[in-house]
Amino acid sequence: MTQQSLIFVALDYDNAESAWPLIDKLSPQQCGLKVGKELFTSAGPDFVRELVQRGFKVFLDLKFHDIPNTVNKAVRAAAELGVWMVNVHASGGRRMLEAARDAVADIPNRPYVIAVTVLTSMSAEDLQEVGIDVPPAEHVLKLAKLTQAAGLDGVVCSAWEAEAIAATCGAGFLRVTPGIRPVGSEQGDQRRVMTPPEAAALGIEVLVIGRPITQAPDPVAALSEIQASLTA
Ligand SMILES: O=C(O)c1cc(=O)[nH]c(=O)n1[C@@H]1O[C@H](COP(=O)(O)O)[C@@H](O)[C@H]1O
Repeated sequence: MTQQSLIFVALDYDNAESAWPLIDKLSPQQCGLKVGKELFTSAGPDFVRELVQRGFKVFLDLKFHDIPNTVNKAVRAAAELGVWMVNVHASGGRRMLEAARDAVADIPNRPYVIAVTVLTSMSAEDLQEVGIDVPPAEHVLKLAKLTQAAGLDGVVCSAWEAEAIAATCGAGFLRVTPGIRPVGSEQGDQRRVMTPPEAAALGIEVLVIGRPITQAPDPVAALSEIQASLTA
C-alpha cells in the first residue's frame, strides 16, 4: 500500500453503457474503480472482468451480510473475478468474518477482504433507532477490533474514525473511507463526511468518492482537482 491515499471512483451508474464514457477517460495509474450493488446488478460479472482486464484495481462493493457459509461462497466468487478488494458487513459477526477470510486464503494474489463498520450515511440518531446506543466512533472501533481479530485486512469507516483505528489496530490495517466531500459539494445522504485534503492528511489508505466526481460537469477534471488538493 502506498503512502499517499488512493482514490477509488464509485461508479454508481445504473448500467454499463452510462459508466463506460468515464471509464474510457481514466487510467489504472490514476485511480481505482468501485463497482457497487447498482451497477453490478445491472452489468454483471463480465463488466467487472473487463475492468480487471484493462488493468484497473477493482473494489467490488457488494457488502455481503449473510450466514457464514453463504458469505464464504460469495467472497470466493468475487475473488475469482480478479478484483483487488471485496467487502462484507462487520455486523455479520465473528464467524461470518472468519468465513470471509477463509474464502480467499488459498488464492494466489488474493483480494483484500475488508468489513464495513458503521455506514457513513448513519448518524448517532440513526444508530440509536437500530438499537445501538453508543456514538458511531465507539461502535466503529468495536467492529474494527472484531474485524482485525477475525483476520481481515481492514475496514470501511468514515474519515472521522480513521485515526482511532490506526492507533488501535496499527499500521497495515486498511482504512477505506467513503463520505468524502470536497468543500462546496453536496452532502446528499452521507452524514459523517470529511474533505479530501483532511482525509489524506490523516494518511488514510483509500478514499472512495462517487457523486462529487461522477455528477460533476467534467468528471475527469473533478478527479484531477481532488487529486491535486491531496498534496497541496
Ligand atoms: O462500502 C462502501 O463503499 C460504502 C460504505 C459506507 O459506509 N458508505 C458509503 O458511502 N459506501 C459507498 O461509497 C460510495 C460513496 O459515494 P458518494 O457518496 O457518491 O461519494 C457509494 O457507492 C456507497 O455505496
